[in-house]
Amino acid sequence: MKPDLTIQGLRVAYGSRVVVEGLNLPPLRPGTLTALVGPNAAGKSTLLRGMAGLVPRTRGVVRLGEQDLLAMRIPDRARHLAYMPQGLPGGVALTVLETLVGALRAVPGDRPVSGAEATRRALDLLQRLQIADLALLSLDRLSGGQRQLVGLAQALVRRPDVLLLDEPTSALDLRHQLSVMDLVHRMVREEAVIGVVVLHDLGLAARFADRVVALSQGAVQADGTPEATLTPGLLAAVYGVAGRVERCSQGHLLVLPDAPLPPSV
Ligand SMILES: Nc1ncnc2c1ncn2[C@@H]1O[C@H](COP(=O)(O)OP(=O)(O)OP(=O)(O)O)[C@@H](O)[C@H]1O
Repeated sequence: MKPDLTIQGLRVAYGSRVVVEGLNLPPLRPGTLTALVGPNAAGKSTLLRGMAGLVPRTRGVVRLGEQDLLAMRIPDRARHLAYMPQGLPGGVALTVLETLVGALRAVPGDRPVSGAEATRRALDLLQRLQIADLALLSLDRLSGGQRQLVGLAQALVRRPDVLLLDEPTSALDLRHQLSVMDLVHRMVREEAVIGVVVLHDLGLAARFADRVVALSQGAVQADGTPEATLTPGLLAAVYGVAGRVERCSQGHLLVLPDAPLPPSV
């Protein structure tokens, strides 16, 4: 059985600026997708970077089973964990296929991956993301949404134990938002991945996540199933918005923001 991910007493700081302090979460289980939500500057990206060991001033415990991920060397950590940042770095002249094959072969798993197998896996994933037609295009010629899909493919192609995605749908059209979240949800289930995804769209969080963690000012304000966490009370307390949470005719939760609340409420 695959191990849980445990986060205890996590502190993430940029120099003297402490953004996340003493954060604890009940174990994140393989095969589950957790949505990390909250207002701008709540610390969602910072928490993800801290979990990925990408901020030097990170303290506390991020443990996969018995293994301390933060104590690992970067190449060892990368065997277990894949992180997709909000944007891909610009000015990359490689093709989409080359970047995926490179991502796969740069982090050797338990056994070496041949060039042919890496290419097959990369093309298979591009097909699942419905972007196989981009394989031979250079990254610097892609649209914002296409770049985001390629960034997601770079994270998924390694089939990590822990998958951290920072706003993977922010640049995508409606169809791609649904197909990407559906694919991520299915991969998490089928391959027993521990998935954590930062989302601003609470409707997507409600529909695809098993668990929702709401952050505000670097601290956890709510943690539980979408039904339990996404409530009018949370909208008011965390987002400062009066709103409703209702079910549509197909049974999906809909989050309906009505109006901003006065700052003092
Ligand atoms: N490199 C950095 N150096 C110093 N402070 C930073 C840095 N990156 C982020 N911060 C600060 O950390 C806080 C949390 O930022 P973070 O990007 O984690 O928020 P977020 O919840 O992901 O926000 P958003 O929804 O707007 O993307 C903010 O106050 C931000 O100014």
